[in-house]
Amino acid sequence: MEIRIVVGGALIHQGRVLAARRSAPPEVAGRWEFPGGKAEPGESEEQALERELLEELGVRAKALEPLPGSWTVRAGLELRFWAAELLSGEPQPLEDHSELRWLGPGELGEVEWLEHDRDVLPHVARLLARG
Ligand SMILES: Nc1nc2c([nH]c(=O)n2[C@H]2C[C@H](O)[C@@H](COP(=O)(O)OP(=O)(O)OP(=O)(O)O)O2)c(=O)[nH]1
Repeated sequence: MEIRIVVGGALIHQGRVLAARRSAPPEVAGRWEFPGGKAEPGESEEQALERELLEELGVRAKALEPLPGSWTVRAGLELRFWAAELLSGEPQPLEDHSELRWLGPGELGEVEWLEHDRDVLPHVARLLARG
């Protein structure tokens, strides 16, 4: 089976990371995630993330480094996370999200993350601590 990659972006700006609350589908609506989406055939993970952040949030961002780990969302769909930095724009919930929140290092536990996203939080905390 062909494996598709989903990339979630830990978008960091001024010492905080962006969390996005999903509006659909029903199984995940209301839970928080790192915005992103599926890579199209031929796209790198970095390109996919930068495109998705523009589509979903209306911002230009740069993928910086992959975070450790990989999660199977369902058969044939593999989730990875990248750190990213905001280059320009103010994130808006244009597609897929009902709410956005910038979280500081002590606030990562304040939202109800999707299960896999919770696993990557220690790495995100490390990035925020590094500054
Ligand atoms: N984008 C994103 N998806 C996540 C995260 N954590 C997590 O379990 N997922 C799951 C939810 C979805 O089942 C799947 C990604 O689908 P998606 O809906 O974001 O991808 P997409 O925008 O390209 O979707 P589509 O319209 O092509 O279906 O991965 C996360 O942090 N970010």
